[in-house]
Amino acid sequence: MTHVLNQFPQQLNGQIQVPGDKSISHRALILGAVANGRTTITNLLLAEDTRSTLTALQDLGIQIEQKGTQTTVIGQGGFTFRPQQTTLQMNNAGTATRLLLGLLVRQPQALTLIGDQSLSQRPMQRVLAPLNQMRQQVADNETVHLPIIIQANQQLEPLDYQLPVASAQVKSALMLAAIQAPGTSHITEIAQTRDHTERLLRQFGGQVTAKGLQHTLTGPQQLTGTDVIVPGDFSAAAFWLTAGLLVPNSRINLPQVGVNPTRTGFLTVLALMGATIEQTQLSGPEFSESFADLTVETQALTGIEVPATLIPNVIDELPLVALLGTQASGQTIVRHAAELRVKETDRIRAIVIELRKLGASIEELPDGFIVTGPTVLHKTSQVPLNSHGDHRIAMMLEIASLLTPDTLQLEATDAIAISYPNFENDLQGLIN
Ligand SMILES: O=C(O)C1=C[C@@H](OP(=O)(O)O)[C@@H](O)[C@H](O)C1
Ligand SMILES: C=C(OP(=O)(O)O)C(=O)O
Repeated sequence: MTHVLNQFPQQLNGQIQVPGDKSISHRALILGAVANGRTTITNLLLAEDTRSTLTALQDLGIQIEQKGTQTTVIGQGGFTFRPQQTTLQMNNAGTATRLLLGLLVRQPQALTLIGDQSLSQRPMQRVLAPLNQMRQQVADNETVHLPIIIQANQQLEPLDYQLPVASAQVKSALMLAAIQAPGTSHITEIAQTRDHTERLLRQFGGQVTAKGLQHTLTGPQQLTGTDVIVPGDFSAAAFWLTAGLLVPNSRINLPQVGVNPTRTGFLTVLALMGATIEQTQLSGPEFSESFADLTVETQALTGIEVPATLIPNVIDELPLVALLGTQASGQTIVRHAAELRVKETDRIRAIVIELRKLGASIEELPDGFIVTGPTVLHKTSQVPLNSHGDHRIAMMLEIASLLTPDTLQLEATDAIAISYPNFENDLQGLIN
């Protein structure tokens, strides 16, 4: 689908209830499936990526019911599935695929995971290699991408493993395997990544202890169904924080957004760039995560070098950091972010190619980019903008288009439905 982008608002005003957090939604469904009893999930993200998880679990024989904003997972009380399909279609969902590889490491029958063209190019060895240490060959030796045939297996050894990359998906996959293995596993990260799995595991009655970057889990564990309230997705809120900062005379309220500190590196980046975001913290025993109401107003920004230690906690927001850099004075530098090259697309390339079409001064680095601002964005080419099939690139470009009176075209906007199906309506609500 191609969108014509011709809105040049004088201001953005209003309130947006961003959709449920994608990372937490995948995890709540998966843990609910193997827990004992029912799990009720409020505000589950219903977008293409999380529907892939939901459908895969149904194909594995799990019953899931949807009523209004409540999703009920009827847990099977164990890790052995009775699949109705042995081929699971993961579409575009990287998180779901990596997590399921860990979850399905001990099934009595072989199962095949397949995905779309983008997912079929993403690295899976990072999960398969440590899983191979827990059992005999998870998949054929040659397998580094989807499709993956997970071979049948019932034996599992605990794991002692140091992750070579900062990846919450790999950490979580290994935790889902470790809770099935008799004995004690140690999983050590190289940097603190999002900790939603750890928090939710505890909420489901599981045990995981952390000492610095080392996580210890003793299996086998039994989980118990629970009620999960999914906060608004911080990564979705980040689009509106960016729009509110950059479009003149704006004020946007974002109620009930998840502000888990392992996710909000973007707030630190904004503070370093000179912006203040109002935050009203919400708390209560019903929340396993921190929630806050966020308010943003238009502000001037200064370029910064994003501290390397922040990168894992701002990884999905880096396309927005590039856009902010085009409007900030001075240089905005991102390094140590080579992981961006193995997301839904090579996000470094996509950011550079697409923002240059809007006149940005941006230089590609092997592991990031340097943007020099401020630049008045405008149409520099007859070649339409393109999302590269990546939801975060598509939405970043839609926000960029609000900054120019020129009429632009954006190709492959369907990708937005991967994480934020209501994005266009929410944007219209701020303009009208
Ligand atoms: O665990 C998760 O839910 C996610 C982890 C990150 O990926 P990596 O684990 O590959 O860094 C992130 O980019 C992705 O959007 C969601
Ligand atoms: C990288 C992302 O997701 P996934 O890895 O789950 O496809 C994302 O949502 O930005």
